Amino acid sequence: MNIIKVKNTEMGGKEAFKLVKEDLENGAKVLGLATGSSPITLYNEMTSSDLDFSNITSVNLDEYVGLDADNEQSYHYFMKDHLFNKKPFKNSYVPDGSNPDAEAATKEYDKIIEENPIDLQILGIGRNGHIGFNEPGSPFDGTTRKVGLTESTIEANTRFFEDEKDVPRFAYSMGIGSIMKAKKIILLAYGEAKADAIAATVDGPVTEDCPASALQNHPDVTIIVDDAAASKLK
Ligand SMILES: N[C@@H]1[C@@H](O)[C@H](O)[C@@H](COP(=O)(O)O)O[C@@H]1O
Repeated sequence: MNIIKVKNTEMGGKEAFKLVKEDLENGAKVLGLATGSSPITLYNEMTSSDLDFSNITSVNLDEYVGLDADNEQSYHYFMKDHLFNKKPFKNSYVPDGSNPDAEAATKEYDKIIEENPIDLQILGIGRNGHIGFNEPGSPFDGTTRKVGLTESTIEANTRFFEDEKDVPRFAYSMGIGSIMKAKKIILLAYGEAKADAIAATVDGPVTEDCPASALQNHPDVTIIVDDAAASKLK
């Protein structure tokens, strides 16, 4: 794992952008994208750049079950707001949270991932080490599935909703197996709340207790962290 320490989220966005740009110059055609606050400075760099994404496909990690694309709390909306409205992609895929048929929604998404193999996957990380919405205990060979969110994730996401009871309890998430198939992975983590998760990801045992520890088995992972998130690394 390649670890890049940065002073702040702005510098993290710039470092990540350099890697994204380099990968696109080397012919990458499919970007795996993530939501949450961590990738925002990267998306700002992308939108203010002169890069053209109209030939690039994006595949997002996850979406809340029960929220349709127009819902302001949906990940569809987040991606449009932070990236796609300003930089349109050729195709942008996000799991269909408005489809109550989990079997159909997840199968459809696996087909999309299969048809659009991910060149570069951007990841954030949850406080408990989750990636996408793959909470602790998620199988390392998992594909897209409906997942229940843990209390700590619900609590962390409450800040985006008016009331904790409005936070969806389920999501459709790309599985760890699909994430691991990406050719390259960049994980972004900032702040003290991520320090334990980053230490477990990098220095801990490879275990389903920390979903991101699976990344130790991936050949091309870059982790971009600020001092606080890196504070518990060995
Ligand atoms: N499903 C998302 C994850 O993909 C994201 O990595 C995590 C951390 O978000 P943040 O970057 O805001 O800390 O939040 C959610 O759980």
